[in-house]
Amino acid sequence: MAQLQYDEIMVRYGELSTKGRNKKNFIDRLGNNVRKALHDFSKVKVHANPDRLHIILNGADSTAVMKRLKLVFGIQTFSPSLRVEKDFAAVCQAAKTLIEKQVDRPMTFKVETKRSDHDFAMGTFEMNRELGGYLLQEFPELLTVDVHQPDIEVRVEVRLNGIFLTSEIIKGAGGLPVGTAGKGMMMLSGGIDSPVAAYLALKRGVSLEMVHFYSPPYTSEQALAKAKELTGKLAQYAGSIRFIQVPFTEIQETVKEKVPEGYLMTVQRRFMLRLAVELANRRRGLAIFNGESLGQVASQTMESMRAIEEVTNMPVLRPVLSYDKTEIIKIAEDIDTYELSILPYEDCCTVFTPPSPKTKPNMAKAAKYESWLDVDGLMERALAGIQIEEIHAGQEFLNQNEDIFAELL
Ligand SMILES: Nc1ncnc2c1ncn2[C@@H]1O[C@H](COP(=O)(O)OP(=O)(O)OP(=O)(O)O)[C@@H](O)[C@H]1O
Repeated sequence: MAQLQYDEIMVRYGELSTKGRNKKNFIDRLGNNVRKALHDFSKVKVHANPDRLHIILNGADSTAVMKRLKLVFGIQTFSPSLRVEKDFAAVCQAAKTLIEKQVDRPMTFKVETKRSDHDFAMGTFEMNRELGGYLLQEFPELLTVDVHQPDIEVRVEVRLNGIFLTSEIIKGAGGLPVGTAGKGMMMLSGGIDSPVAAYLALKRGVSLEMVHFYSPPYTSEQALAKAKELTGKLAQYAGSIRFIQVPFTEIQETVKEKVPEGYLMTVQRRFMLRLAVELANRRRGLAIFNGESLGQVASQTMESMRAIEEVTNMPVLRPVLSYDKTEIIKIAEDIDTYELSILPYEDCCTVFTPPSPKTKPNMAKAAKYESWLDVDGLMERALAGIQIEEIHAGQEFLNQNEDIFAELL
């Protein structure tokens, strides 16, 4: 069946309605996020009202608009609607079209009419009864009426500018509008876990900036492009995301030269965290996010987290802390980052990871080894070399096929 071309989409707010006096803030933010997500549909108009958000399509492709809408956090459900002239025959035709699309087995239904245009000839009760009767007649084998718990509720709204019909309720992304929970710096590697952690943070309303450490010539241009492309995937949930690349080669080489092997990983991570915190402080970030999950690898034991976090008092938040690897992979597949994450490009940590890092590093020792280094100078030079780029939804950076071949050969 050809795709139905709808006229309006009505959006229901999720958890927003429980947020009391912050509600206005949340609604304004959601309205802006929806506008941002639909910015290239020039005819679309978005009205964020206190109870509902209305998207007027003005001829824009409703299927494409709904696909975008499904990625906007803060939306509980939405319903596409058809607009017809104020004429009962037109209402019948539209209702029939909606039901045809939805009914695939014997189902129950009811008609629920609201009227803000009181000049319209038919009353709400009459509309419910007449339209219900028409639909029963059109779908005798498939429809029966149930006014208490119908499978399908055909809602008819008689407004001044026409009659609107809707029957489908589509699940939205849930969560809170991005930007309502403050800004965080996301430590994004090219791996599986940190993109999932980023997705979960965005889902709770955090606006993120990505911090990515790279170490040329030990890591390739492709590794950097992969982290950017992952950011492009995640930007679909946020409109756009800033990507900050931090050169890490000098720090890694110096640490490798001066620090005993068992502490290479701990000291490198302490540098990463210090740099991320410094960027947060400069850019009004309130917390650091990473993709650590408890006990997965040596750097992710509690002892290790404690030894690394000692360098800051800024909160370090770990959205996937308690997830199993299989659960993380499932989300990565759902958000379409998995295939990118498993591309075989070396990350800066893989290159410099010692064969047996300490799983229970000692904070005093880590600090002692750092006292042999010019920590401030190394930090300063890394920060002087950062590059910042705004990455948009779906932006691509890898020419995958060619490059995979090139790397594998
Ligand atoms: N090159 C990097 N740039 C930015 N952050 C990084 C980098 N490498 C690691 N991190 C951060 O440290 C976390 C732990 O990294 P590690 O490599 O130990 O674990 P991981 O479980 O493989 O994580 P991931 O799958 O996200 O790479 C990552 O989730 C990420 O937040």
